[in-house]
Amino acid sequence: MSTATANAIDTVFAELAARGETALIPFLTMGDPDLDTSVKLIAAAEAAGAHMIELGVPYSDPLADGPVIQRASERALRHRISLTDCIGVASKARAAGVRMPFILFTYFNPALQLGLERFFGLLQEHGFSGVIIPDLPLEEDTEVRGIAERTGVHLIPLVAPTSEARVERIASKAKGFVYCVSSLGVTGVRSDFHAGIDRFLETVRRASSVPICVGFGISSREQAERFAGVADGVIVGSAIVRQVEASLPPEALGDNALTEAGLAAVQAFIADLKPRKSEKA
Ligand SMILES: O=P(O)(O)OC[C@@H](O)[C@@H](O)c1c[nH]c2ccccc12
Repeated sequence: MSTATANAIDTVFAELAARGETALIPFLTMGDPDLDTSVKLIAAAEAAGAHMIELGVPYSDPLADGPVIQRASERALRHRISLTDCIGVASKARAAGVRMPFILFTYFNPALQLGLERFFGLLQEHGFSGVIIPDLPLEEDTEVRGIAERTGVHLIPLVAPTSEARVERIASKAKGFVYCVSSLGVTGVRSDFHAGIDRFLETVRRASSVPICVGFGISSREQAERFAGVADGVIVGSAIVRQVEASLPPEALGDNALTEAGLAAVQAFIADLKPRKSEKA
C-alpha cells in the first residue's frame, strides 16, 4: 500500500478536467498590507472561486517582478516578516477554514539561507502542495527536486517563450503543473501576449505529462478565457495585487489594513476573473 498521499494539486486538476473547467490561480504577496490581512485575502480568494493559490514571499530584490508586485513587497517588508512567517500563513489560513491547495512562491536565496531541507520540511509541515522558485539555477535543480520529491511538495517549473529548446527537459520533469510565462519581461498587466504564445503552449503541452498553466499579464475574464481552451489554468498576480493596493485606506490613517469593503472589492475582482465553463479545445 503506497504511503504517499495524493497531492492536492493533482486532485484539483483531475476534478476540473472532469468538469471541463480551467483553474483560476491567484497570486498574493504575503504580508501585504500585513499577515493577518493576508489570511483574510486568501479566504476571500477561495470564496471568489479560486482553485488554488500562490502565496508570494516578499523579497528585497524581486528581479522578475513589475512595479505593482515590487510595491507590494516593499509594503510587506516594512513589517520585517520572514520566510517562516510567510510559510506560517498557510496554517493560519487552514485554521480559518481555507481548503484549496497552497503553492509557495519564493526567490531562491531566502530558501537557500534557511537551508533547503528545513525549507521543504516547513512546507510539508504547513501543508503546502507546491512551490515555485523562478530563479532556481539549473545546476541546483537536481538537489532541490530530490528534496521536493521526498517531502511530497511539487516543484513547479516555469518555461518562457524564449526557452523553447529547454521546454522538453523542463516539462518532462515537471510536477504539479508547468507554469508557462505568456510574455517576455517582468510580471504586470498587459494588453497583448507574446506573438507565438499559442505555438509555444502547444510545444509545452506535447512535452508535458502534467497540466500546463499560463501567467503574466492576465487581468480580465476575457484574457483568462482566451487561454481557457489551450491551458488547464490561469495565474493572475499583478491585477489582483493592484486591486489590494487600490483598496488600502490612505497611509495617513496609520493602520493600513484592508477594511471589510476593501476585502469585498478584492473578492469581487477575483470572482470576475473566473473563466466561465469552457469546453476544452
Ligand atoms: O503579475 P502577473 O503579470 O499577473 O503574473 C503572475 C505573477 O505575478 C506571479 O506568478 C509571480 C509573481 N512574481 C513572479 C516572478 C516570476 C514569475 C512569476 C511571478
